[in-house]
Parts: sequence; C-alpha cells; structure tokens
Amino acid sequence: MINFSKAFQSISTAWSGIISLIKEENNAKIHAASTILVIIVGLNIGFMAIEWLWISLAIAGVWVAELFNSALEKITDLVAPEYHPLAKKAKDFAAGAVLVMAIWAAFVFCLISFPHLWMRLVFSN
Ligand SMILES: Nc1ncnc2c1ncn2[C@@H]1O[C@H](COP(=O)(O)OP(=O)(O)OP(=O)(O)O)[C@@H](O)[C@H]1O
Repeated sequence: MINFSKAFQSISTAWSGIISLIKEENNAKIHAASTILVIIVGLNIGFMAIEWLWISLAIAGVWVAELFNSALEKITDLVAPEYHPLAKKAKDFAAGAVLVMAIWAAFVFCLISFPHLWMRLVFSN
C-alpha cells in the first residue's frame, strides 16, 4: 500500500533542499534570477505552448545540473576536505555539466525569443 505521509515527507525534504541551495549557493541565486527573468520575458512576448515546452526543459535542465553539482560538491568536501587532485577533477567535471546546460539554455532562449523580438521591432514601425 502507498504510504502517502512518507511520500509527502519526501517531497517536503526535496523542496527544502532546493530552498537551501538557493540560500547557500551563489550560482543558484543567478539561476533563480534568470528563471524569473525568462518567465517575465516569455509572458511579455507571449511564447507559444511548444516554445514554453523547450524553455521549461532548458530551465529544469539547468536546475537539475546545479542540484547534482552541489550534491557532488558536498560529498567531495565530506570525503576530501583537504586539497586533492581527484577532488578538483570531480568538482570541475560537475561544474562543467552545469556550464554545458547553461549554454544550451541560453541558446534555446535566444533561438525562441529573438524572432519574437525581431517581429516586434519590424511591426512597431
Ligand atoms: N578539495 C579540493 N581539492 C582540490 N580542488 C578543490 C577542492 N575543493 C575545491 N576545489 C577547486 O575549487 C573549485 C571551487 O570549488 P568550491 O567547492 O568552492 O565550489 P564552488 O565555488 O561552489 O563552485 P561551483 O561554481 O562549481 O558551484 C573547484 O571547481 C575545484 O577546482
């Protein structure tokens, strides 16, 4: 039988993980600000459903990458609090994953929003 109370508790701890990430990590603050900005621009421009689908996928991808990156950082700090070349590689690889997702997300945003902005510019004259 499904234990709904346990499921609710899991959602609650997962949510508090996201909140503490935003509070503690500078990059997460940048992601949060970018997410809000992209949503405001999208609402203002009037993205279509398919465009929101790609934008939301890009936003979620960056957040998932940042969450895994931060989790890996914490585990690395736990097992290797002192400098270690392998700890450096582990952290740099994880940071690289965030960078790849962030570049792709910026590409998706530009690809979707620029034609809208261009049309506005052309038809406003
Ligand atoms: N124990 C360690 N051994 C070797 N290098 C480390 C270690 N801890 C951190 N570093 C290096 O310092 C960089 C920054 O690590 P830090 O733990 O401060 O992450 P951060 O500043 O939160 O980075 P990110 O931008 O990925 O969130 C790492 O990418 C790595 O190159």
